[in-house]
Amino acid sequence: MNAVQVVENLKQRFPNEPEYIQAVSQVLGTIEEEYNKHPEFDKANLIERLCIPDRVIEFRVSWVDDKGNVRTNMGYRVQHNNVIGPYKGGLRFHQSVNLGILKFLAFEQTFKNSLTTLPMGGAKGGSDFSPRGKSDAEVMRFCQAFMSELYRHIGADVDVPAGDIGVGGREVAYMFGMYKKLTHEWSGILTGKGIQFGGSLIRPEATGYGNVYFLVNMLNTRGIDIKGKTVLVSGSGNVAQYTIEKCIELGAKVVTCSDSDGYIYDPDGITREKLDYIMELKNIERGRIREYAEKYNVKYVEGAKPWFEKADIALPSATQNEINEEAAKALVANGVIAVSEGANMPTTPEAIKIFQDAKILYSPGKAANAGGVAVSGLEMSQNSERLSWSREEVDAKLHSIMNNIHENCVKYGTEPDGYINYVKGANIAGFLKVAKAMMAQGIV
Ligand SMILES: NC(=O)C1=CN([C@@H]2O[C@H](COP(=O)(O)OP(=O)(O)OC[C@H]3O[C@@H](n4cnc5c(N)ncnc54)[C@H](OP(=O)(O)O)[C@@H]3O)[C@@H](O)[C@H]2O)C=CC1
Ligand SMILES: O=C(O)CCC(=O)C(=O)O
Repeated sequence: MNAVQVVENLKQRFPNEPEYIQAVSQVLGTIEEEYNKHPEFDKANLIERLCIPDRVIEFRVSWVDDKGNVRTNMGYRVQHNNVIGPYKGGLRFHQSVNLGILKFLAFEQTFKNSLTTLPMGGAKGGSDFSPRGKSDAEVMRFCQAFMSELYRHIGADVDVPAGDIGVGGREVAYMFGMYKKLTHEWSGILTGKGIQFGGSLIRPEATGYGNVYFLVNMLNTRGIDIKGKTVLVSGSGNVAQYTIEKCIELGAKVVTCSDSDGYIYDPDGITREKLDYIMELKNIERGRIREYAEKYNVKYVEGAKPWFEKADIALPSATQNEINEEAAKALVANGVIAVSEGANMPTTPEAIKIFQDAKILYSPGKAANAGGVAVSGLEMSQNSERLSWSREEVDAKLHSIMNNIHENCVKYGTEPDGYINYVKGANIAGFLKVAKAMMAQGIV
């Protein structure tokens, strides 16, 4: 395989999907050497079959807003690869959603899910509908309309969606209710469900907690304690909130969080009480992070990202490509020791190179944020067993999965000078399992 040639070929076939090409290019560049040790892979044209999704489902979603206007949005599900288990991955509702973004997310999900060691294939879906500024009733009608098409393409052993940006417990519950109504069946076809109807304890916390567990593993390789460290977090949604919670619990000081309008900087650190306020503001009142700055009289920077503040650790937890070259240079110049991705692909390729050249600890989302989908996998197991496990049991399993992913990154990513290239480690470990399963199952 010649990675550059394969990427060039995909670019020609899919010219309007830059995020998808970015994600593929990143993976192929790091697995090329390992891939070429297996001539049987090339003979089976494994790489093209692995990069191009099994199936893309695209549909119109029509719904009625509170004023009686009929609105239309696009709906998508990208079923990327189900070689190791049913398709699995979140749904994103955000105005920026397009096919290229969902294809990058589904591609990444395939490797991430493989890393968890649980039997889950990769998928992603969503819509260019944004819940922001919509009433509860509008969100419900949209979710019902979305599911009235999606339901025929999913199933507990077929494809199990979950949340992502703009899709939290409220949206999952509305979609679940509609699926049940349409099919006359209670089935674990979504994860991230409410605890009263088959959801797993710790699923809301899992992505953020998992990222901090992974970070602690990285810090341990250099004998560094998280306690007392200053942390920059971006985002203020699901992943950011539980990242902050775990950081506080472990004695770190989180000084920033953000939303798409700007970021707050709190030099005293976000305390438990202030985090409760953020949770109320974001999950119930659905307000803006600017209100935190007004309430606690701290700095708010409109239209900017937090990466130019000084800190020891950065945990991007908002969206893709939120750390560019300039931001990476500032982080390194300010002495950052670790960057661990709660979001999917938040760091541009140029910025990754800066982190790796500076030999700082840097882990890609497919390893560091795999805790969310891992606990989704555990929710599927509990649904199949018709049982629910305790908080302690699920948290212990999450912890052990994150430790295991870290070990695999070290195994496949340690370079001759001892530097752990977590990007390479995660990509090779995730790839090998999927590739071997694809080879075993023939050309299908
Ligand atoms: N939820 C999960 O379990 C998992 C999520 N992830 C990834 O983590 C990231 C965050 O997801 P999650 O917390 O669930 O989503 P939420 O919708 O709960 O929160 C997203 C946060 O990011 C901000 N944000 C979204 N888009 C942008 C943008 N274009 N520019 C700046 N800020 C933005 C939002 O601000 P605003 O409110 O203004 O839109 C919000 O604060 C995503 O990359 C997602 O793919 C990864 C693994 C699992
Ligand atoms: O829990 C899931 O199935 C999906 C989580 C997710 O979307 C992700 O890992 O990016």
